[in-house]
Amino acid sequence: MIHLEKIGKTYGSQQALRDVSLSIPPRTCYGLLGPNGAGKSTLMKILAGIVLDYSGAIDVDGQNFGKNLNAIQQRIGYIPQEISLEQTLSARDHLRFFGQIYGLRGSNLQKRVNSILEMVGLAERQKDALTTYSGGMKRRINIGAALLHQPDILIMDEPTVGVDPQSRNYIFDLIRQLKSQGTTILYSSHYMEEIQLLCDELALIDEGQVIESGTISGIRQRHTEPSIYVEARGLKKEQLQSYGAVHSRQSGYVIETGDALSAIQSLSANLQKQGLDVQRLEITQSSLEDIFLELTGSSLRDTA
Ligand SMILES: Nc1ncnc2c1ncn2[C@@H]1O[C@H](COP(=O)(O)OP(=O)(O)OP(=O)(O)O)[C@@H](O)[C@H]1O
Repeated sequence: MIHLEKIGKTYGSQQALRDVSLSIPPRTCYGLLGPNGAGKSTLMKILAGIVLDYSGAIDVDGQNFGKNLNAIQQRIGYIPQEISLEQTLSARDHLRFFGQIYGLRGSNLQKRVNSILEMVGLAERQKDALTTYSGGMKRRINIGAALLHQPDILIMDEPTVGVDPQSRNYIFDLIRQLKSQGTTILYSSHYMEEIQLLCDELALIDEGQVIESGTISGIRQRHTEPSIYVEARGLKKEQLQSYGAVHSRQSGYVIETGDALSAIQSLSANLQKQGLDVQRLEITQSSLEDIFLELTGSSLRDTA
């Protein structure tokens, strides 16, 4: 278990993190979801042992992070947002070079390099120079380099930025595989869909603060009442107002209602009686994006 207690960090007068407290359970994928500039990278750099001047306390499996930094760092693999590769080398030589930095030698080094090349799906291209690789392939090698020393904690800072769909799927499969092998993964993104797909728990971060945390279903339960979405040809807003507050959305309406189940039953019967052609009628819940907007007043992504 990783515990962060009131972590704060300033860059000059810029407060990048304030009072961030989180508990990251072992063998889970934990998401940090927030817009650009929220403080996700800073938090990850602190946990990777790169940013050292912060306030607050961290412990990893009961060990004080600051006092046991060298030992804990050996358990951590960190994949920065920026891809950093020695481009003139082949993928194999690049991994060998990084393996040596991690202290791997001889047959152990060969074995780890082979296994990583298989894991990231680039064994066939291992002899090609990295300059010939696509952005997604470079990202996969970058991830592989962080796995050479078999870390049980993996920190991934927006690993799918600039990545093609095929490589993105490789990365997602790799994350699932590592998690099933017991790795704890900290994953940052400003894409709600990725966090929903991969993460067991998450923290919503905005302006350096954790504004919510927990499981996706727990967060949804705390912040939204189920509502009804209905789409029917010729249906007017006024016909729905007896069920609750009605808002237009896409080609239909969302009805906020206290008891969605009984309301949907009664609405279904009513629409049928009126002979309306119903295209969609379902119970819905707010997305993480809606909740983020509700809590912060701003959106997760630039709307440009
Ligand atoms: N080295 C630095 N010097 C000064 N300010 C910094 C530095 N690094 C980050 N910041 C500032 O700290 C705040 C948090 O930045 P951070 O990179 O941690 O956010 P982020 O959520 O990871 O965003 P992004 O997705 O854009 O990387 C921002 O206001 C950023 O401008």
